[in-house]
Formats: sequence, structure tokens, C-alpha cells
Amino acid sequence: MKIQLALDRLTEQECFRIADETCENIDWIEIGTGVIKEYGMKIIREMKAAYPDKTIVADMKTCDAGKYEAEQAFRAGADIMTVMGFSHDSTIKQALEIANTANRRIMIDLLGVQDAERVKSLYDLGADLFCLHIGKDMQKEGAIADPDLFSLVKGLNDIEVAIAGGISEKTIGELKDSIADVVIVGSAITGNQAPKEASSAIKNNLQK
Ligand SMILES: O=C(CO)[C@H](O)[C@H](O)COP(=O)(O)O
Repeated sequence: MKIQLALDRLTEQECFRIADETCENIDWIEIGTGVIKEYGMKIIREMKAAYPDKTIVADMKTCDAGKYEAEQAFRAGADIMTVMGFSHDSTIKQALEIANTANRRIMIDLLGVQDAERVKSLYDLGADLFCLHIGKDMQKEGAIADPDLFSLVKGLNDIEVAIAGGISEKTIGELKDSIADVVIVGSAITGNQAPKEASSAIKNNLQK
């Protein structure tokens, strides 16, 4: 199971410091949506240059203009970019086409999608990497990513599944024997005074 470090609500300097401190414990580096809004494609380019061997996920959260935004992210060096699952089918299709041509990937963010039928239709469009996601604002109301979310992708073959939303050292145990291929961890690492130790504890708990 891979660990994706989510760099959200941070300055550019903090992003690089935390990536540097945690890189031995994490597999994929996500540049968060707000960070991209602040620094643009430049930070994707710089992160890929700094970590050429890591998978760089640009959390674009694209919901329209799929072709344009996929080209933007991949040109900047992203290996994966996110597109919202509730987007119009043509947005999904265009982003997938650009990704296939560029030999990169689209992660479909299922935030706000509660219907397994919609997930099946995304799969039929060619999506093969899904992110089950409890958003930040939902977390404030007490929700947290847990194994119940996996029912949304049940029965889909040859897909990869990521899960995100308030995952921490304490909660990661319940995911370690699950169908998740990628666990996305943000605040539990980036909000910790000691990100290296936090990422190491998460990695250890996954391997226990
Ligand atoms: O996409 C995101 C927010 O929209 C975050 O990357 C994701 O929720 C993980 O962060 P955290 O562990 O802090 O919830």
C-alpha cells in the first residue's frame, strides 16, 4: 500500500521542507488544490524537479475544461492529476484521453459522489484510479474516511483505489488490510510539529 503525502494549506517553503523531511516514508507527493491556486504550475514543475523519482499528484480538482487542465498539469510534470467524479462525462473523457496520450494518469476524486452507479459509469468511460474522499469541511462535522467508503467501488475490476480524509496514525490501522492501494495523508503529517516522525509512525502502522 502506498502513502500519498497531501501538501495542503502550506507555503511553498513549507511544502518543500515537509517533503524533504518525510520523503523516505512516503511514495506519492500531492500538491494540494490551494497550493496550486497560490503558486500555479510552477510548484508542480519545481516539485517534479526536486523529486523526479516520486509520483507527483497535482490535485487540480478539475470539473470542467478537462483537456486544457490535463495538458497544463502534465506539461508541468505531474504524473497524475485529479478530476472530480461529478464532472460532465465529456470532461472526464477529455482528461483521460490527454492522460493516455501523455502516458500519465487521472485520479477521479469521488468527493460528493454517493452513487455507485456513477462510479460504474466513470469506470465505463475508462477511469481506473479512484479516490474515496471525505473533504475537509465534512471532517469538521465529524466525518472521517473509513472502510465503509469502499462499497462505492465494489465489483470494479483492475482499478486502483485511494482513500483520503482525516486519516492519521490512529486510524490507519483499519485500512491496512483493506482494498486501498493508496492512503492519502495530509494534516496528520503536515500539521504535526515533527512531520518526519509522524510519517514514519504512519508507515510503521501500515506495515505492522
Ligand atoms: O484533497 C484534500 C482536501 O481536499 C486532501 O488532500 C485530503 O483530504 C487529505 O488531507 P487530510 O488528511 O488533511 O484530510
